[in-house]
Amino acid sequence: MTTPLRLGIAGLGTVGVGVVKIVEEHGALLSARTGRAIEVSAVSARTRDRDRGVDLSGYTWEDDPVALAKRDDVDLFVELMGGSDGPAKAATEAALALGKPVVTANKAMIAIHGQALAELAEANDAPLRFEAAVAGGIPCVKALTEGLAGNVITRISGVMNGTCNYILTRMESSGLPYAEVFKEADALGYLEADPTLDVGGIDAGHKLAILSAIAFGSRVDFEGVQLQGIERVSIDDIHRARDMGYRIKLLGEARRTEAGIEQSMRPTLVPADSPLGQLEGGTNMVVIEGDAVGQIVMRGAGAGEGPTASAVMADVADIARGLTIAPFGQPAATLTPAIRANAATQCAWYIRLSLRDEPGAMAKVATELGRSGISIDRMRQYDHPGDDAPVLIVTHPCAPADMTHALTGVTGTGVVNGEPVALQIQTP
Ligand SMILES: NC(=O)C1=CN([C@@H]2O[C@H](COP(=O)(O)OP(=O)(O)OC[C@H]3O[C@@H](n4cnc5c(N)ncnc54)[C@H](OP(=O)(O)O)[C@@H]3O)[C@@H](O)[C@H]2O)C=CC1
Ligand SMILES: N[C@@H](CCO)C(=O)O
Repeated sequence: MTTPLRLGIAGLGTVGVGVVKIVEEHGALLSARTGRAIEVSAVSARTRDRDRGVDLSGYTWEDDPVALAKRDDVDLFVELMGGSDGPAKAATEAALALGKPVVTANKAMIAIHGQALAELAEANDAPLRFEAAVAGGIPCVKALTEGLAGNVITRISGVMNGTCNYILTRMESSGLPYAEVFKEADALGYLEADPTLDVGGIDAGHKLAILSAIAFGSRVDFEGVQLQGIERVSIDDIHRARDMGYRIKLLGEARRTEAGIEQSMRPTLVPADSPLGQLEGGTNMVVIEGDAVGQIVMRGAGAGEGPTASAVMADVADIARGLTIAPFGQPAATLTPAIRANAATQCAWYIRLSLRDEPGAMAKVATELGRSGISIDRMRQYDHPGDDAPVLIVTHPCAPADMTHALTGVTGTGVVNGEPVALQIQTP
């Protein structure tokens, strides 16, 4: 008879409560699947007396998460507090230093301190797992580290922040501007405590950096992600993009190129009829491309109590089974420093500008694009009551640096009002 695996859970919010529920409700199932009983031994949060909708009276309470991680009756430390530093990191380090396995959903901590934590984990023979840190309930970390281990991964793309996808799809369906839909998302409780993590693309950038490290065998490089949030996406752009057959998504792309690794998280046009284009509301999608397997598409809930706890429990179950996999899929010492190859890939662009309606104005814009070697694929000018004509241009693929150069020239023609809006179109 094996001994039970005793969990110490720090953080009893949305995800922590979900984990407690699964352990309580699916004890027999988990034991049958892993060959070992899994039970909660001790818990920690900031406020002891809060009603969390689950009975915690059977578990030892610790005020201090570090003390919880060190307890003799805790075999596995489950970190569900959040925050890249502070108690989450301190308690994780304390557990790993004692050789205890750690499971966390903390994308910020793994994206920023992942390499150091992986080295600490491996030095102490302690598993460190973080399936829930990326795309909630979608098992994309396991897919990369296990199911696709025989592939050279060439590209990862996807929608990894449900809040942004909710805001963008809701803007389109309601016709409401960004500021209004942001308020709705806030009222619905979708936003992180610091909303810039969501709408600034930072949360999704953390997730992309984690997947990218596993996929390309490089050290996690969040600083190398080119980040642009959704705050400046206008309802006009959403409607105009739709007219041209696209939808705007906060899209993450990580590629292995000859020059190095390219990582970006930015509002991007995707074909409206593609799986990514059809992704509604708070759902996430992760697309992985490997040399042997081709393309894999995974879609599901990227957040919430059940989906995120489901991912946490997948890691707990692996540890109960005795499965050991290096945190990033290969020993931390073999992960290479990420060579950044940002803006290496050519792509087509959507440009929206407000043009003075006078002879030769369009020709001046086309000349500036041509001067930078950019060829126009499609162009449309909309009806307009006054002297300013709304114009949309879709270009053929070009280097991002050429587009930057062209936009400076276009702005300098004197026939464009304000700054042109330029968004990338996803490359097939
Ligand atoms: N919510 C989601 O859908 C997802 C969350 N995640 C990640 O999971 C983790 C947990 O998220 P979530 O459950 O939503 O967060 P919540 O804010 O709902 O809960 C956080 C919990 O941590 C406790 N806590 C916070 N600071 C401390 C501290 N200094 N000492 C002790 N306890 C502390 C809080 O205590 P108290 O309750 O007393 O305030 C609370 O119980 C985060 O890393 C998050 O990024 C990942 C994917 C999806
Ligand atoms: N804020 C995140 C939560 C899940 O990581 C999102 O909206 O996707």
